[in-house]
Amino acid sequence: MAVPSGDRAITSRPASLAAASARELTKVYGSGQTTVEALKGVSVAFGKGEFTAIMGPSGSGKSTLMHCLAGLDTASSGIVTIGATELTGLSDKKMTRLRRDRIGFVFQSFNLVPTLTARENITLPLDIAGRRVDPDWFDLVTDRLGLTDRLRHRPSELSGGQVQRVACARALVGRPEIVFGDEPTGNLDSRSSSEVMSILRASVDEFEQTVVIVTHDAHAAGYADRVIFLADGHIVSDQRGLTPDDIYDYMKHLDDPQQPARVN
Ligand SMILES: Nc1ncnc2c1ncn2[C@@H]1O[C@H](COP(=O)(O)OP(=O)(O)OP(=O)(O)O)[C@@H](O)[C@H]1O
Repeated sequence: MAVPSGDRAITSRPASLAAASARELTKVYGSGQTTVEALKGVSVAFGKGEFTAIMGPSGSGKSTLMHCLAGLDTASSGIVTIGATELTGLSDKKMTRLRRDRIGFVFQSFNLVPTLTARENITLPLDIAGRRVDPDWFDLVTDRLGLTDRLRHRPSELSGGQVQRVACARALVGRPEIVFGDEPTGNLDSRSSSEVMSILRASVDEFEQTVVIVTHDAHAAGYADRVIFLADGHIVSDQRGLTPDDIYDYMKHLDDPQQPARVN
């Protein structure tokens, strides 16, 4: 398995090419004494065909940012776009259609359906949407994910890594504009975790997919082109070409500012 290297630095892309963006995003939970400001004015754009990892200490706002970007939660203020579509003000029906047709999800909480085979789970979102499954693309994705001989199995007959690969295939098979992953390697051992990250990497390199993940894992984040660090509801660092060691150091620095950071 290739070890991620830090030599994938690429230059910024024009905002007009953004697959998704947030502008001055704020999110406030609760009211009165229990108010929590989870996002305090976050602005960021994700270039098409780019792989971004969002990192930061627990409670820094990572999941909130991803959920707002993916139309799973609404921001308190600010603007979110997917492609040219502004999410603010979309009706529930339009939002559901946008999530279904234009976004792929690799979320721990979005489990596979236990009674369906791997194949049926992978095509389920397209089947629900009444969209045709492109057989060549299905074969390519499942072959690349090493699932060809597992397609008749039900989730209970698959390993944790295979389940997560099925979740990746399900996210990729509809060729969404953007794939969001919330801790896509969360419960996996290091081998399965590397497999899933290589696949997301390959989907960017080979299929020009745009991928944004939230992760606590510096090794996983080392597969990304770009790493965004959040702390206390703000973006505190946005860098390309980091190695897992750079990322690990910076995470230590965020947890304890006395620790020097090799990158800033
Ligand atoms: N539904 C909610 N109601 C109230 N507060 C919330 C809610 N969801 C998140 N928060 C608070 O918002 C802040 C940001 O939470 P968020 O889950 O985005 O952080 P995170 O960086 O993803 O954390 P973790 O790494 O632990 O998953 C935290 O203080 C959290 O307690």
